[in-house]
Amino acid sequence: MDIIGSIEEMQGLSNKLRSEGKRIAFVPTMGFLHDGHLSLMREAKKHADILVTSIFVNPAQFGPNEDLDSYPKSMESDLAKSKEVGVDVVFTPTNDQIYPDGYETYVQLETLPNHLCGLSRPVFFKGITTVVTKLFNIVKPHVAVFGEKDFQQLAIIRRMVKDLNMDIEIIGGTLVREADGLAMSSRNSYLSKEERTEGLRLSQSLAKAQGMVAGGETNPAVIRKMAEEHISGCPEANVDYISLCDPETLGEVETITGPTLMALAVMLGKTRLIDNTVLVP
Ligand SMILES: Nc1ncnc2c1ncn2[C@@H]1O[C@H](COP(=O)(O)OP(=O)(O)OP(=O)(O)O)[C@@H](O)[C@H]1O
Ligand SMILES: CC(C)(CO)[C@@H](O)C(=O)[O-]
Ligand code: BAL
Repeated sequence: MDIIGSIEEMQGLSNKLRSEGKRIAFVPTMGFLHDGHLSLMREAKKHADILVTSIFVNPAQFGPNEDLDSYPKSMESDLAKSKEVGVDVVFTPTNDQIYPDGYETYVQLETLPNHLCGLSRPVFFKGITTVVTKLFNIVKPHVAVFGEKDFQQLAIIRRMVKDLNMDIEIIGGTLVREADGLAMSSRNSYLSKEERTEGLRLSQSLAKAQGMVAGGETNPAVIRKMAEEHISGCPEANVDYISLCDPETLGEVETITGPTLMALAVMLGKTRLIDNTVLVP
């Protein structure tokens, strides 16, 4: 497995691989790898000859009061896990390389960021679409895999790739959960033992909602109320949003008549957790 820190070296390798007719798959990450990340890598390997992953905690997607400085890191174990899963190249650029002095170009969507996480994290998606565009230009993948845990991110990347005619296939990777249902996330490492248990209220609410919808409930307000009450049973929990929306436009639905995204974001103490599922009537 190659570990590459320089943009020029990464671009040179990608050009060489492409000239040899090799198909490149790419999985961007912020590191502190868990089984959710590894499942994306396994999926990506099915679609290409060479698998590149990146580890870069992108400052542009963090707001001033967010956890950029405390974001968990574990480079040594990330490299060992990447090697084990069959990654060919790990790209690990520095901040100064990605955003050198004088940097001033950003990529931004008009509408999709104005929902869900974008409402409470105003710079989040601008930072993501910018860094993902840069990483695509550096790694030059034929195919890239993003997790369905970050459903809005995946929708935004798909839209950006289409709108900007990027010749890259985007694949969504299934959300991976712990055995008890908690969605895997690097940020779970912030949770105390009690918060870790209370965090189950998110996936429990989604499962209850699926049961209600399967039983004929069509009113999103009824489902939202159930989830709000269940999550608020934990005094440390602060609901950011509980959304029942169209999986493509992310606009709230008035009646559940077809597959509907139920997405949650909750502050549990100082930790922001997200989860989602597509409810099917
Ligand atoms: N549980 C999961 N199942 C599937 N994919 C996941 C999961 N968690 C993260 N991913 C995906 O891995 C990629 C890298 O995400 P990232 O490094 O931010 O991990 P994360 O665990 O989501 O971190 P954070 O705690 O910051 O949300 C993204 O495409 C993300 O959707
Ligand atoms: C796609 C990404 C690597 C961009 O920094 C990040 O948002 C993430 O890890 O999901
Ligand atoms: N998983 C998306 C990156 C973030 O929450 O900052």
